[in-house]
Amino acid sequence: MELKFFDTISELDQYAAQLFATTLANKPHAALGLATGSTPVGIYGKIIEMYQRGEISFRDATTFNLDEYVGLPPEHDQSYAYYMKQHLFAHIDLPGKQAHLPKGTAPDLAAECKEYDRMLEEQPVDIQLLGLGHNGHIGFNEPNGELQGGTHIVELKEETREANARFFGSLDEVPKQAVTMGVGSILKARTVLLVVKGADKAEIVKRALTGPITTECPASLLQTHANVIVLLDKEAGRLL
Ligand SMILES: O=P(O)(O)OC[C@H]1O[C@](O)(CO)[C@@H](O)[C@@H]1O
Repeated sequence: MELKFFDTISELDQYAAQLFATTLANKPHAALGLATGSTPVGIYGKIIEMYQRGEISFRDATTFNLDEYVGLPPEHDQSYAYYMKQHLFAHIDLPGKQAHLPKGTAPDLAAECKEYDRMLEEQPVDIQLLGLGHNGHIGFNEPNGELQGGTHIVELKEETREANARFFGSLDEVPKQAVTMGVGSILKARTVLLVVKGADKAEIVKRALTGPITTECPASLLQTHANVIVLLDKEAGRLL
């Protein structure tokens, strides 16, 4: 596991964006695993700047997002499909048919999960971007006595709904379920890029990277992966 500490968020975001550019320069058909939440917004901003300077192209790439809320259509301004369009896809040359997110409004969600896994098997992720939830979740894999390997439907923890309520009008509007790639699928990525920002994540990132490997802290399973890069700002990394 490689840990990198940054004095500024801007330097961290630029470093992460450059990793994506390098991946695509070496392999234009790469599959990129993408994340949502507040953490990657600045990284996507830097990627867009690089695209505008002609330093990166997504023409031949494929993307897979980690998760989506159950019940939110892509037009809903809090769906992750909408987020991706707003923060990245509308600004780059990635063909729409090459961008994948689980469909939270699929009539048969079990079939949707199976199909998502099939696509992931067909085109394994080269580099998987991950944020970290305050309770140690990755994607929407919440702490639990047991975890599922593949894409599945998950009941969101109250603390996760509360943390994400800031984006919705009220807590009641936050969906109670999501579709998420499983930890098993995440661990199949060739490289995992975990990005952690802010003082409020210092405790959980320490627990995830140096504590026991346990399903009660899903991010701790990253300790079993051979190629993890962790980017931290000063505040998030202060206990490591
Ligand atoms: O980046 P944030 O907003 O702190 O969220 C951390 C994680 O939580 C999620 O937003 C899900 O709650 C993930 O998508 C993200 O990686």
